[in-house]
Amino acid sequence: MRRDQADDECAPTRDEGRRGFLKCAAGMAGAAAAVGLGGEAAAVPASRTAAGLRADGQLPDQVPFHGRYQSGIVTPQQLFAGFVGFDVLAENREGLTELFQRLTKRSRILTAGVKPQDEQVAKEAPTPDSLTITLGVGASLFDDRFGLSGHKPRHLKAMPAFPDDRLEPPRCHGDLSLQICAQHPDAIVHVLRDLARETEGLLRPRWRTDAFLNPSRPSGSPRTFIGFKDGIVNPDTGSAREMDRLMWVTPPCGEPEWALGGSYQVLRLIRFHIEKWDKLPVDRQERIFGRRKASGAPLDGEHETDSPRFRDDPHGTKIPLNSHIRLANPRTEKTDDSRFLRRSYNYDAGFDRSGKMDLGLVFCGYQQNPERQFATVQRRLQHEPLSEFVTPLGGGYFFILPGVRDADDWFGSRLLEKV
Ligand SMILES: C=CC1=C(C)c2cc3[nH]c(cc4nc(cc5[nH]c(cc1n2)c(C)c5CCC(=O)O)C(CCC(=O)O)=C4C)c(C)c3C=C
Ligand SMILES: [Fe+2]
Repeated sequence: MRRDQADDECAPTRDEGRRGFLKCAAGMAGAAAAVGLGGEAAAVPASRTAAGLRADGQLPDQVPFHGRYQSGIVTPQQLFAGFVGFDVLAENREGLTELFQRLTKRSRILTAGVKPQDEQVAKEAPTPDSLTITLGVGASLFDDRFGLSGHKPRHLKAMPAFPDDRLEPPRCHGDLSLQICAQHPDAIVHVLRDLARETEGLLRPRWRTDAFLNPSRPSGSPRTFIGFKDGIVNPDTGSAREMDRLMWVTPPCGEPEWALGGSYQVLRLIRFHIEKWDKLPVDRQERIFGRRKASGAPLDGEHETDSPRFRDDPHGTKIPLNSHIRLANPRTEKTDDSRFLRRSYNYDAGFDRSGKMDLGLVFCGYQQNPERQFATVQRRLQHEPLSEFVTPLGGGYFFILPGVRDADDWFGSRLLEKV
Protein backbone atom coordinates (compact mmCIF):
# COMPACT_ATOMS: atom_id res chain seq x y z
CA MET A 1 0.00 0.00 0.00
CA ARG A 2 1.31 3.45 -0.87
CA ARG A 3 1.87 5.96 1.91
CA ASP A 4 -0.92 8.26 0.75
CA GLN A 5 -3.29 5.30 0.66
CA ALA A 6 -2.28 4.31 4.17
CA ASP A 7 -3.09 7.87 5.27
CA ASP A 8 -6.43 7.75 3.54
CA GLU A 9 -8.29 4.48 3.90
CA CYS A 10 -10.82 5.76 1.44
CA ALA A 11 -8.39 5.88 -1.49
CA PRO A 12 -9.32 3.43 -4.22
CA THR A 13 -7.16 0.37 -4.80
CA ARG A 14 -4.95 0.22 -7.90
CA ASP A 15 -7.34 -2.12 -9.61
CA GLU A 16 -10.35 0.05 -8.89
CA GLY A 17 -8.29 2.98 -10.09
CA ARG A 18 -7.63 1.49 -13.49
CA ARG A 19 -11.25 0.49 -14.02
CA GLY A 20 -12.48 3.91 -12.89
CA PHE A 21 -10.10 5.67 -15.23
CA LEU A 22 -11.14 3.60 -18.24
CA LYS A 23 -14.79 4.06 -17.34
CA CYS A 24 -14.38 7.80 -17.19
CA ALA A 25 -13.56 8.10 -20.88
CA ALA A 26 -16.31 5.64 -21.80
CA GLY A 27 -18.82 7.47 -19.57
CA MET A 28 -18.19 10.80 -21.22
CA ALA A 29 -18.51 9.37 -24.71
CA GLY A 30 -21.68 7.52 -23.71
CA ALA A 31 -23.24 10.58 -22.15
CA ALA A 32 -22.50 12.68 -25.20
CA ALA A 33 -24.00 10.03 -27.45
CA ALA A 34 -27.09 9.75 -25.22
CA VAL A 35 -28.11 13.36 -25.81
CA GLY A 36 -26.72 13.49 -29.35
CA LEU A 37 -24.41 16.35 -30.14
CA GLY A 38 -26.29 17.76 -33.08
CA GLY A 39 -29.26 20.08 -33.57
CA GLU A 40 -30.91 21.31 -30.37
CA ALA A 41 -28.77 19.16 -28.09
CA ALA A 42 -25.61 20.71 -29.51
CA ALA A 43 -26.27 23.63 -27.15
CA VAL A 44 -25.84 21.34 -24.11
CA PRO A 45 -22.23 21.34 -22.97
CA ALA A 46 -20.70 17.89 -22.48
CA SER A 47 -20.13 18.69 -18.82
CA ARG A 48 -23.88 18.92 -18.32
CA THR A 49 -24.71 15.61 -19.92
CA ALA A 50 -23.66 13.36 -17.07
CA ALA A 51 -26.81 12.93 -15.00
CA GLY A 52 -30.37 14.06 -14.70
CA LEU A 53 -30.98 15.70 -18.04
CA ARG A 54 -34.42 15.27 -19.56
CA ALA A 55 -34.66 13.15 -22.71
CA ASP A 56 -34.74 16.33 -24.83
CA GLY A 57 -31.38 17.40 -23.43
CA GLN A 58 -32.76 20.24 -21.27
CA LEU A 59 -32.31 20.61 -17.53
CA PRO A 60 -35.29 19.61 -15.35
CA ASP A 61 -37.22 22.71 -14.26
CA GLN A 62 -37.17 21.58 -10.64
CA VAL A 63 -34.16 19.88 -9.10
CA PRO A 64 -35.17 17.81 -6.03
CA PHE A 65 -33.99 19.47 -2.82
CA HIS A 66 -34.27 16.43 -0.54
CA GLY A 67 -31.84 13.55 -0.81
CA ARG A 68 -28.82 11.76 0.55
CA TYR A 69 -26.50 14.31 -1.08
CA GLN A 70 -27.04 18.01 -1.67
CA SER A 71 -28.08 19.05 -5.14
CA GLY A 72 -25.80 21.31 -7.20
CA ILE A 73 -22.88 18.88 -7.19
CA VAL A 74 -23.59 15.97 -9.53
CA THR A 75 -26.87 17.44 -10.80
CA PRO A 76 -26.54 18.99 -14.29
CA GLN A 77 -24.74 22.30 -14.38
CA GLN A 78 -27.00 25.33 -14.77
CA LEU A 79 -26.03 28.40 -16.80
CA PHE A 80 -25.62 30.86 -13.89
CA ALA A 81 -24.07 30.69 -10.44
CA GLY A 82 -23.52 32.89 -7.43
CA PHE A 83 -20.76 31.88 -5.03
CA VAL A 84 -20.85 33.57 -1.62
CA GLY A 85 -18.70 33.25 1.50
CA PHE A 86 -20.37 34.25 4.80
CA ASP A 87 -19.33 34.75 8.38
CA VAL A 88 -21.79 33.59 11.03
CA LEU A 89 -22.97 36.26 13.48
CA ALA A 90 -24.92 33.86 15.70
CA GLU A 91 -23.14 33.67 19.04
CA ASN A 92 -23.95 30.22 20.32
CA ARG A 93 -25.18 26.74 19.40
CA GLU A 94 -28.86 27.75 19.58
CA GLY A 95 -28.25 30.64 17.20
CA LEU A 96 -26.39 28.42 14.74
CA THR A 97 -29.17 25.83 14.87
CA GLU A 98 -31.73 28.55 14.20
CA LEU A 99 -29.63 29.74 11.23
CA PHE A 100 -29.30 26.27 9.67
CA GLN A 101 -33.01 25.61 10.14
CA ARG A 102 -33.94 28.90 8.48
CA LEU A 103 -31.53 28.26 5.59
CA THR A 104 -33.10 24.82 5.12
CA LYS A 105 -36.65 26.12 5.20
CA ARG A 106 -36.00 28.89 2.68
CA SER A 107 -33.93 26.63 0.39
CA ARG A 108 -36.74 24.06 0.37
CA ILE A 109 -39.29 26.72 -0.57
CA LEU A 110 -37.12 28.57 -3.09
CA THR A 111 -35.96 25.48 -4.99
CA ALA A 112 -39.64 24.56 -5.43
CA GLY A 113 -40.29 27.95 -7.06
CA VAL A 114 -38.29 31.17 -7.13
CA LYS A 115 -40.43 34.04 -5.91
CA PRO A 116 -39.56 37.67 -6.61
CA GLN A 117 -39.97 39.90 -3.55
CA ASP A 118 -42.89 41.75 -5.05
CA GLU A 119 -46.03 40.24 -3.46
CA GLN A 120 -48.20 40.65 -6.57
CA VAL A 121 -45.68 38.88 -8.79
CA ALA A 122 -45.18 36.23 -6.13
CA LYS A 123 -48.82 35.17 -6.51
CA GLU A 124 -48.06 33.93 -10.02
CA ALA A 125 -47.13 30.28 -10.65
CA PRO A 126 -43.73 29.36 -9.19
CA THR A 127 -40.77 29.07 -11.56
CA PRO A 128 -38.15 26.74 -10.07
CA ASP A 129 -35.62 27.69 -12.80
CA SER A 130 -33.54 24.52 -12.05
CA LEU A 131 -32.45 26.28 -8.86
CA THR A 132 -30.04 24.56 -6.50
CA ILE A 133 -28.72 25.97 -3.22
CA THR A 134 -25.67 24.14 -1.92
CA LEU A 135 -24.39 24.85 1.60
CA GLY A 136 -20.83 24.31 2.81
CA VAL A 137 -19.06 24.98 6.09
CA GLY A 138 -15.54 26.36 6.54
CA ALA A 139 -12.92 25.31 9.09
CA SER A 140 -13.51 28.52 11.05
CA LEU A 141 -17.01 27.31 12.06
CA PHE A 142 -15.47 24.57 14.19
CA ASP A 143 -14.25 26.80 17.00
CA ASP A 144 -15.38 27.50 20.57
CA ARG A 145 -18.37 29.70 19.59
CA PHE A 146 -20.55 26.68 18.87
CA GLY A 147 -18.78 23.92 20.79
CA LEU A 148 -17.84 22.22 17.55
CA SER A 149 -14.07 22.18 17.92
CA GLY A 150 -13.78 18.39 18.22
CA HIS A 151 -16.12 17.68 15.32
CA LYS A 152 -14.40 19.11 12.25
CA PRO A 153 -14.27 16.92 9.14
CA ARG A 154 -10.83 15.31 8.99
CA HIS A 155 -9.50 17.15 5.96
CA LEU A 156 -11.14 20.54 6.48
CA LYS A 157 -8.72 23.44 6.93
CA ALA A 158 -8.38 26.99 5.65
CA MET A 159 -7.29 26.96 2.02
CA PRO A 160 -3.48 27.36 1.99
CA ALA A 161 -1.72 29.75 -0.40
CA PHE A 162 -0.02 27.78 -3.20
CA PRO A 163 3.23 29.13 -4.74
CA ASP A 164 1.60 30.80 -7.80
CA ASP A 165 -1.21 32.39 -5.69
CA ARG A 166 -1.70 36.04 -4.79
CA LEU A 167 -4.58 35.61 -2.35
CA GLU A 168 -6.49 38.70 -1.23
CA PRO A 169 -7.88 38.08 2.30
CA PRO A 170 -11.27 39.80 1.68
CA ARG A 171 -11.87 37.32 -1.16
CA CYS A 172 -11.02 34.20 0.83
CA HIS A 173 -12.50 31.70 3.32
CA GLY A 174 -15.66 32.09 5.43
CA ASP A 175 -17.64 30.17 8.06
CA LEU A 176 -20.12 29.16 5.34
CA SER A 177 -20.23 28.94 1.55
CA LEU A 178 -23.31 29.07 -0.62
CA GLN A 179 -23.35 27.99 -4.22
CA ILE A 180 -26.59 29.15 -5.84
CA CYS A 181 -27.16 27.93 -9.41
CA ALA A 182 -30.05 28.60 -11.78
CA GLN A 183 -30.92 29.07 -15.43
CA HIS A 184 -31.30 32.86 -15.11
CA PRO A 185 -29.22 35.38 -13.16
CA ASP A 186 -32.20 37.11 -11.51
CA ALA A 187 -33.06 33.86 -9.67
CA ILE A 188 -29.74 34.09 -7.86
CA VAL A 189 -30.41 37.67 -6.76
CA HIS A 190 -33.93 36.72 -5.58
CA VAL A 191 -32.43 33.93 -3.46
CA LEU A 192 -29.84 36.26 -1.95
CA ARG A 193 -32.50 38.86 -1.10
CA ASP A 194 -34.75 36.22 0.43
CA LEU A 195 -31.93 34.77 2.53
CA ALA A 196 -30.76 38.25 3.61
CA ARG A 197 -34.26 38.95 4.94
CA GLU A 198 -34.72 35.56 6.57
CA THR A 199 -31.30 35.31 8.22
CA GLU A 200 -30.93 38.92 9.35
CA GLY A 201 -28.57 39.23 12.32
CA LEU A 202 -27.29 35.68 11.92
CA LEU A 203 -25.08 35.97 8.81
CA ARG A 204 -22.73 38.54 7.25
CA PRO A 205 -21.54 38.22 3.64
CA ARG A 206 -17.77 38.17 3.29
CA TRP A 207 -17.33 37.88 -0.49
CA ARG A 208 -19.42 37.12 -3.54
CA THR A 209 -18.71 36.25 -7.16
CA ASP A 210 -21.37 35.97 -9.83
CA ALA A 211 -20.51 33.63 -12.64
CA PHE A 212 -21.88 31.97 -15.76
CA LEU A 213 -21.28 29.36 -18.44
CA ASN A 214 -20.65 30.49 -21.99
CA PRO A 215 -22.72 28.79 -24.69
CA SER A 216 -21.08 26.02 -26.69
CA ARG A 217 -19.37 27.57 -29.71
CA PRO A 218 -20.10 25.95 -32.06
CA SER A 219 -20.83 22.68 -30.20
CA GLY A 220 -19.66 20.41 -27.40
CA SER A 221 -18.19 21.66 -24.13
CA PRO A 222 -18.41 25.41 -23.45
CA ARG A 223 -15.31 27.60 -23.64
CA THR A 224 -13.85 29.75 -20.90
CA PHE A 225 -12.58 33.21 -21.86
CA ILE A 226 -9.16 31.73 -22.47
CA GLY A 227 -10.83 30.30 -25.58
CA PHE A 228 -10.43 26.56 -24.95
CA LYS A 229 -13.24 24.12 -24.28
CA ASP A 230 -13.32 23.35 -20.55
CA GLY A 231 -14.96 20.61 -18.50
CA ILE A 232 -14.40 17.94 -21.15
CA VAL A 233 -13.03 15.28 -18.81
CA ASN A 234 -14.65 14.63 -15.43
CA PRO A 235 -15.38 11.57 -13.28
CA ASP A 236 -18.50 9.66 -14.29
CA THR A 237 -21.29 11.14 -12.16
CA GLY A 238 -23.63 8.39 -13.38
CA SER A 239 -21.55 5.74 -11.63
CA ALA A 240 -22.33 5.33 -7.92
CA ARG A 241 -19.13 3.34 -7.54
CA GLU A 242 -17.00 6.11 -9.02
CA MET A 243 -18.79 8.72 -6.91
CA ASP A 244 -18.16 6.66 -3.74
CA ARG A 245 -14.47 6.43 -4.64
CA LEU A 246 -13.93 10.06 -5.55
CA MET A 247 -16.73 12.31 -4.32
CA TRP A 248 -18.73 11.36 -1.26
CA VAL A 249 -17.65 10.85 2.32
CA THR A 250 -18.31 7.13 2.95
CA PRO A 251 -17.76 4.96 6.06
CA PRO A 252 -14.17 3.84 5.17
CA CYS A 253 -13.07 7.49 5.00
CA GLY A 254 -12.77 7.62 8.79
CA GLU A 255 -14.73 10.89 8.97
CA PRO A 256 -17.16 11.75 11.80
CA GLU A 257 -20.47 9.90 11.46
CA TRP A 258 -22.40 13.14 10.89
CA ALA A 259 -20.33 13.89 7.76
CA LEU A 260 -21.37 10.78 5.75
CA GLY A 261 -22.84 11.85 2.42
CA GLY A 262 -20.91 15.13 2.43
CA SER A 263 -18.16 16.22 0.05
CA TYR A 264 -15.34 18.77 0.01
CA GLN A 265 -15.67 21.88 -2.12
CA VAL A 266 -12.59 23.79 -3.32
CA LEU A 267 -13.27 27.25 -4.71
CA ARG A 268 -10.58 29.27 -6.49
CA LEU A 269 -11.13 32.70 -7.97
CA ILE A 270 -8.59 32.74 -10.81
CA ARG A 271 -8.00 35.87 -12.86
CA PHE A 272 -6.82 35.62 -16.47
CA HIS A 273 -4.20 38.03 -17.82
CA ILE A 274 -6.18 37.97 -21.00
CA GLU A 275 -4.37 40.78 -22.85
CA LYS A 276 -1.07 38.91 -22.44
CA TRP A 277 -2.69 35.57 -23.42
CA ASP A 278 -4.24 37.07 -26.54
CA LYS A 279 -0.75 37.95 -27.86
CA LEU A 280 0.30 34.30 -27.82
CA PRO A 281 0.17 32.40 -31.14
CA VAL A 282 -2.52 29.70 -31.13
CA ASP A 283 -0.03 26.84 -31.57
CA ARG A 284 1.74 27.94 -28.35
CA GLN A 285 -1.58 28.17 -26.53
CA GLU A 286 -2.38 24.66 -27.72
CA ARG A 287 0.90 23.30 -26.42
CA ILE A 288 0.23 24.93 -23.04
CA PHE A 289 -3.06 23.03 -22.70
CA GLY A 290 -2.21 19.94 -24.79
CA ARG A 291 -5.46 20.35 -26.75
CA ARG A 292 -6.57 21.93 -30.04
CA LYS A 293 -8.22 25.29 -29.55
CA ALA A 294 -10.92 24.84 -32.19
CA SER A 295 -12.07 21.27 -31.55
CA GLY A 296 -10.91 20.66 -27.97
CA ALA A 297 -9.28 17.41 -29.12
CA PRO A 298 -6.05 16.29 -27.42
CA LEU A 299 -3.02 17.07 -29.63
CA ASP A 300 -2.77 13.38 -30.53
CA GLY A 301 -6.48 13.06 -31.38
CA GLU A 302 -9.29 14.35 -33.53
CA HIS A 303 -12.35 14.88 -31.33
CA GLU A 304 -12.82 16.49 -27.92
CA THR A 305 -13.94 13.17 -26.42
CA ASP A 306 -10.80 11.32 -27.61
CA SER A 307 -8.58 10.20 -24.75
CA PRO A 308 -4.98 11.35 -24.97
CA ARG A 309 -2.55 8.42 -25.25
CA PHE A 310 0.30 9.64 -23.08
CA ARG A 311 1.85 6.19 -22.87
CA ASP A 312 2.43 6.18 -26.65
CA ASP A 313 4.15 9.58 -26.39
CA PRO A 314 6.63 9.18 -23.50
CA HIS A 315 8.82 12.15 -24.53
CA GLY A 316 5.97 14.57 -25.09
CA THR A 317 6.53 14.92 -28.83
CA LYS A 318 2.81 15.34 -29.48
CA ILE A 319 1.48 16.43 -26.08
CA PRO A 320 4.18 18.30 -24.10
CA LEU A 321 5.11 16.75 -20.76
CA ASN A 322 4.38 20.09 -19.05
CA SER A 323 1.04 20.70 -20.76
CA HIS A 324 -1.95 21.42 -18.52
CA ILE A 325 -3.89 18.22 -19.24
CA ARG A 326 -0.83 15.99 -18.93
CA LEU A 327 0.14 17.41 -15.55
CA ALA A 328 -3.45 17.62 -14.27
CA ASN A 329 -4.31 14.05 -15.16
CA PRO A 330 -1.34 11.91 -16.25
CA ARG A 331 -3.72 8.93 -16.56
CA THR A 332 -1.58 6.52 -14.57
CA GLU A 333 -2.74 4.04 -11.96
CA LYS A 334 -0.80 5.99 -9.36
CA THR A 335 -2.53 9.30 -10.10
CA ASP A 336 -6.04 7.95 -10.68
CA ASP A 337 -7.20 8.59 -7.10
CA SER A 338 -6.40 12.30 -7.41
CA ARG A 339 -9.18 12.87 -9.95
CA PHE A 340 -12.11 15.02 -8.85
CA LEU A 341 -15.22 16.69 -10.28
CA ARG A 342 -14.84 20.15 -11.81
CA ARG A 343 -17.97 22.34 -11.96
CA SER A 344 -16.45 25.71 -12.77
CA TYR A 345 -17.92 28.95 -14.14
CA ASN A 346 -16.64 32.15 -15.80
CA TYR A 347 -16.67 35.57 -14.19
CA ASP A 348 -16.44 39.00 -15.81
CA ALA A 349 -16.00 42.00 -13.52
CA GLY A 350 -15.34 44.70 -16.14
CA PHE A 351 -12.04 46.58 -16.11
CA ASP A 352 -9.60 47.21 -13.29
CA ARG A 353 -8.26 50.68 -12.49
CA SER A 354 -5.47 50.36 -15.05
CA GLY A 355 -7.96 49.49 -17.80
CA LYS A 356 -7.14 45.78 -17.91
CA MET A 357 -9.98 43.29 -18.24
CA ASP A 358 -10.90 41.69 -14.93
CA LEU A 359 -12.20 38.27 -15.90
CA GLY A 360 -11.44 34.65 -15.29
CA LEU A 361 -12.65 31.45 -13.76
CA VAL A 362 -14.48 30.52 -10.58
CA PHE A 363 -12.82 27.13 -10.36
CA CYS A 364 -15.08 24.82 -8.37
CA GLY A 365 -14.02 21.28 -7.51
CA TYR A 366 -15.81 18.55 -5.51
CA GLN A 367 -14.07 15.60 -3.94
CA GLN A 368 -13.71 13.17 -1.07
CA ASN A 369 -10.41 14.54 0.23
CA PRO A 370 -8.96 17.91 -0.87
CA GLU A 371 -5.40 16.93 0.07
CA ARG A 372 -5.43 13.67 -1.89
CA GLN A 373 -7.24 15.26 -4.84
CA PHE A 374 -7.23 19.04 -5.46
CA ALA A 375 -3.98 19.86 -3.63
CA THR A 376 -2.12 16.95 -5.25
CA VAL A 377 -3.22 18.09 -8.72
CA GLN A 378 -2.43 21.72 -7.85
CA ARG A 379 1.10 20.74 -6.82
CA ARG A 380 1.59 18.91 -10.12
CA LEU A 381 0.47 22.09 -11.91
CA GLN A 382 2.83 24.32 -9.92
CA HIS A 383 4.77 26.67 -12.23
CA GLU A 384 3.16 25.09 -15.32
CA PRO A 385 3.44 27.30 -18.46
CA LEU A 386 -0.21 28.41 -17.97
CA SER A 387 0.67 30.00 -14.60
CA GLU A 388 2.24 32.98 -16.38
CA PHE A 389 -1.21 33.91 -17.72
CA VAL A 390 -3.44 33.38 -14.66
CA THR A 391 -3.40 34.38 -10.97
CA PRO A 392 -5.47 32.79 -8.18
CA LEU A 393 -6.81 35.65 -6.01
CA GLY A 394 -9.38 34.09 -3.70
CA GLY A 395 -11.58 31.17 -2.73
CA GLY A 396 -11.61 28.65 0.08
CA TYR A 397 -11.95 25.07 1.25
CA PHE A 398 -15.43 24.09 2.45
CA PHE A 399 -17.17 20.94 3.58
CA ILE A 400 -20.49 20.43 1.80
CA LEU A 401 -22.95 19.13 4.40
CA PRO A 402 -24.79 15.86 3.75
CA GLY A 403 -28.15 16.25 2.00
CA VAL A 404 -31.39 17.19 3.76
CA ARG A 405 -33.22 13.85 3.78
CA ASP A 406 -36.89 14.87 4.02
CA ALA A 407 -39.34 17.53 5.14
CA ASP A 408 -38.42 17.01 8.84
CA ASP A 409 -34.65 17.17 8.32
CA TRP A 410 -32.44 20.28 8.15
CA PHE A 411 -28.90 21.24 7.12
CA GLY A 412 -26.38 20.04 9.69
CA SER A 413 -28.99 18.26 11.87
CA ARG A 414 -26.68 15.31 12.53
CA LEU A 415 -23.83 17.64 13.48
CA LEU A 416 -25.80 19.91 15.80
CA GLU A 417 -28.18 17.41 17.37
CA LYS A 418 -25.68 14.67 18.13
CA VAL A 419 -22.56 16.48 19.32
C1 LIG B 1 -5.81 22.06 -9.43
C2 LIG B 1 -6.64 21.83 -10.37
C3 LIG B 1 -6.84 22.68 -11.57
C4 LIG B 1 -6.77 24.04 -11.70
C5 LIG B 1 -6.48 25.08 -10.64
C6 LIG B 1 -7.07 24.35 -13.07
C7 LIG B 1 -7.11 25.61 -13.63
C8 LIG B 1 -7.47 25.91 -14.93
N1 LIG B 1 -7.82 25.03 -15.92
C9 LIG B 1 -8.09 25.71 -17.08
C10 LIG B 1 -8.47 25.16 -18.31
C11 LIG B 1 -8.57 23.81 -18.60
N2 LIG B 1 -8.41 22.77 -17.73
C12 LIG B 1 -8.55 21.58 -18.39
C13 LIG B 1 -8.48 20.34 -17.86
C14 LIG B 1 -8.24 20.04 -16.51
N3 LIG B 1 -7.91 20.92 -15.52
C15 LIG B 1 -7.76 20.27 -14.34
C16 LIG B 1 -7.42 20.79 -13.11
C17 LIG B 1 -7.21 22.14 -12.85
N4 LIG B 1 -7.33 23.18 -13.71
C18 LIG B 1 -8.05 18.90 -14.59
C19 LIG B 1 -8.05 17.81 -13.55
C20 LIG B 1 -8.33 18.77 -15.94
C21 LIG B 1 -8.71 17.48 -16.67
C22 LIG B 1 -7.52 16.91 -17.31
C23 LIG B 1 -7.87 15.62 -18.01
O1 LIG B 1 -8.41 14.73 -17.35
O2 LIG B 1 -7.56 15.52 -19.19
C24 LIG B 1 -8.81 21.87 -19.77
C25 LIG B 1 -8.99 20.84 -20.87
C26 LIG B 1 -10.39 20.43 -21.09
C27 LIG B 1 -11.02 19.63 -19.98
O3 LIG B 1 -10.80 18.46 -19.81
O4 LIG B 1 -11.76 20.24 -19.21
C28 LIG B 1 -8.82 23.24 -19.91
C29 LIG B 1 -9.06 24.04 -21.17
C30 LIG B 1 -7.91 27.07 -16.79
C31 LIG B 1 -8.12 28.18 -17.78
C32 LIG B 1 -7.52 27.19 -15.46
C33 LIG B 1 -7.19 28.37 -14.64
C34 LIG B 1 -7.28 29.56 -14.93
FE1 LIG C 1 -7.71 22.98 -15.75
